[in-house]
Amino acid sequence: MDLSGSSLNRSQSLASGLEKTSHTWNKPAHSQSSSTLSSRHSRQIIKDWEVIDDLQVEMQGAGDDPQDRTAPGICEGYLLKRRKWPLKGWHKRYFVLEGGILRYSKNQQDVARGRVQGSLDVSLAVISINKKSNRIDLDAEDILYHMKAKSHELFYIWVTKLQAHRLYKKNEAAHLHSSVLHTLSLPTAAEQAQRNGDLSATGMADSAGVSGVLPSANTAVNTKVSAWLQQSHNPDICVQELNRCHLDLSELNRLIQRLQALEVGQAFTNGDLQRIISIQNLSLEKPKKPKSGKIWGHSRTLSRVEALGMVRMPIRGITKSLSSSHLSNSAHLGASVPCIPDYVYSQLSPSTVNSPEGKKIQQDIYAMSQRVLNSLKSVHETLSQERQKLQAVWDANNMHQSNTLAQPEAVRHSSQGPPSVADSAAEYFDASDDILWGSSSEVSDESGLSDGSTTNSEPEEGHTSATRKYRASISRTPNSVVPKSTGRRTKLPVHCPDNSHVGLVAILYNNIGKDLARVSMPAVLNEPINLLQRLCEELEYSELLDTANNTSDPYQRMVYIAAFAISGYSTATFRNRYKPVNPILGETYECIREDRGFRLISEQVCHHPPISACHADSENFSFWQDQRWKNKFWGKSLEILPTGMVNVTLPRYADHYEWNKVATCIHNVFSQQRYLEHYGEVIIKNLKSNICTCKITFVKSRYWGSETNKNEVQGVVLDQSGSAIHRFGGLWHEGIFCDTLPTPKCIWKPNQQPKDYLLYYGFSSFAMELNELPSDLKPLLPPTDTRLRPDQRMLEDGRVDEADKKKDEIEEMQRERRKELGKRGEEHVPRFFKRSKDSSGRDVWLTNGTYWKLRENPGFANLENLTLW
Ligand SMILES: CC(C)CCC[C@@H](C)[C@H]1CC[C@H]2[C@@H]3CC=C4C[C@@H](O)CC[C@]4(C)[C@H]3CC[C@]12C
Repeated sequence: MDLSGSSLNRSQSLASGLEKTSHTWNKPAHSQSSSTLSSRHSRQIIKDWEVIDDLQVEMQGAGDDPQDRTAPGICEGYLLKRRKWPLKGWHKRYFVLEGGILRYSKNQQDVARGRVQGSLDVSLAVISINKKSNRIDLDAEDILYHMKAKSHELFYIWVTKLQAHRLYKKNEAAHLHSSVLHTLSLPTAAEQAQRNGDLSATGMADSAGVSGVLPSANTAVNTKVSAWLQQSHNPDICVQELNRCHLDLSELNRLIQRLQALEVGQAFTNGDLQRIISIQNLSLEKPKKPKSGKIWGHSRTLSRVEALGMVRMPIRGITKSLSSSHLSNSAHLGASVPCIPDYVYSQLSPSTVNSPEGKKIQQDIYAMSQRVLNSLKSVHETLSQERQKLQAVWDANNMHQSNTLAQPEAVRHSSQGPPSVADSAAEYFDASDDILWGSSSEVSDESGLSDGSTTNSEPEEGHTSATRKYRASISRTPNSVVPKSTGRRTKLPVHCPDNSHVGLVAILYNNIGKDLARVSMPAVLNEPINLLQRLCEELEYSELLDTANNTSDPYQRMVYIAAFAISGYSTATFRNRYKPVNPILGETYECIREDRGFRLISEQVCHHPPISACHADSENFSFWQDQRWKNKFWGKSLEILPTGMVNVTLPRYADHYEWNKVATCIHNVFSQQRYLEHYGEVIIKNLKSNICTCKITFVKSRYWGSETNKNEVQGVVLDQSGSAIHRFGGLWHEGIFCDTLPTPKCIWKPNQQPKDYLLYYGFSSFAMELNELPSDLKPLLPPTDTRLRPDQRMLEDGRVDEADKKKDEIEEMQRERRKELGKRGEEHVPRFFKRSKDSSGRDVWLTNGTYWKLRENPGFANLENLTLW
């Protein structure tokens, strides 16, 4: 057997993610916008580089025995290492990978002498690989290694080993964490006596009696914590339960694949095959001309998991078990892994679901799902209980801590309400992800990125305890009763489609340096709301502006304006899986909300760069902004930096407030642990009076630093001399509390999410109403209104494939119109907004005041309108 041939084949398989992704969303060449897959250069990037994401690593672990924490074998040898900047070129270095740590020395002798030149914890690094050039880059933020293997075999072995060590190190870290908890909970003789005592009596009574002297208060709290730890083995049970879940899910996945294969039977099409393959996390390149006699002749790729040799898979009736150790021996390369298409075909045994086998699988799937559900329920319950206990300890601690901020009454007499799911979720994510935070400098280099220090999101002194108190008060504030019925729809026509199979890696890598707002993506990645509507969404809590306009005290007024500014970010809480549709140049949107007393129009006013402008009026306020954003891709995360100021005027006090927006970051963009974070500082100024300003900080969560403080916001209203008049804070997804108002209170809390909101893109009720098209409204809208845009409507109706096609057509029409205009030497002129300068000389887009007049008379049906679709 041709060893190098087969190992080459295998190293290709490591990049299967990329090949798969480009397959899954490739569009016909004619319909690709200028921003999709267009340049030769970007094609190059997608073909050559892949980030090995966490998902793969997790999957790799899926088949492992969770208890098995034996370190993967040591891997060592020479690799080429790029010289440190500013030096150029490569030099040979001896690398040793052991226990998840990669060390390197000048040569093997130096290793023996213990002379190490550098080391890196691979669990903290982003691993990027380039199979063509055998390159491996490790980026652990401050440490960056560019390495090159001499051969494909070596390359492959190193990548495999790096992943195995990374997984091992990650598990180790998790294990360490639980061991620390365990050690803490080992009872001392004295503590043993307390073991059966009443938990609340011990800590609470002690701490209350000690008149606020901190050390003894801490002792009391410590006693309480250790009592809790002693009593509670729940975290361990949770870990076990989750491990079981993990295994069940892998089994479930296998059963589903099996069933799908049965369903498809013999009559599968190419598309089906590809779907099945992608479900199985396999990738199949378009067959190249077969070279007779060579098994790698038609190109094929393995599942990444299989490629790593970490799973057991049935091969023609025999279950072969592969471990990474097979792979460290190159003699095994090519020998132990079967031809993947064969494997897939073997899965597609001709049969139907009516077959007894199919029925049995269905039953198994049902039973297994039920088990997973029950496990998750029990984990959720346990965690809620644990959290409640912690909350009690925390509250006890709070009673003893003197504080710079006035402490609201509500905190002192705390009742321990059950934690919100959002609370627990926020804390949960904290524990796992930031440890892996990092960015690929190659990527950031290519996209011309800075160091990310674009925003200041350093919290103020003492903020953590303040936020905790605010948070406690907020959670005790009841939700604004039952949401009022607006008579509008309460759900969308269909559930959102699953888009987890879409190859984001390819899309993002392919569009590095481009405006995401201009990147054409497959419709299945879109939510049926576009950016014009999203601007309107920021008015979901417009009642805060109504309150501001009815508040005579200018400092308090500012507090409400600030709460409004923060409330606009809460829409993002459950919205990180889909992207708003990009509006077409000239597209418009109107929103009349008599119940809320405002009406809004928005228009896509510019294409290069994409700018959406909006203007809303009400008795109590005017609100306008034009928005465009820049995005920076950091290899694992996507940072969105909106430009443009938000403006609000309040007629009663002739105020004109103006503020900037903060950055939004989509962390772990390729993995299931994706989440959104907003960070930076918002400064609100009243252009009509300098009596006060407001500073809001969206606190950036730090490495291991803020377990419970994700989504923190804190703010201060300053008078002319810079003294703080009001302080407020909380979390942008949970609410804001202000304790300096005459009656300290929660000034804003998000509305309850509608039923089944996760099945409807995570939309709030307000968001669900945005694209609703009542029949009496239809004839009054200009044909450019988003509600009439066919692809978005198709998407909303669940006709995703049609939406995709239509979207291409519409984008193509837009290009045609541009060309036509270009030929005539003309430029598009927005219909309802005009370009202007604000008081600081910035370019802004303001309403030209014609929309509502034209709508009334003569009506858009009697006017000449743009034909956009
Ligand atoms: C799945 C993929 C394609 C990525 C998903 C990208 C989503 C999560 C991104 C794309 C555009 C982003 C929005 C762009 C602009 C703003 C305005 C800002 O004031 C609040 C955040 C907000 C509303 C962003 C939220 C996150 C967002 C919706």
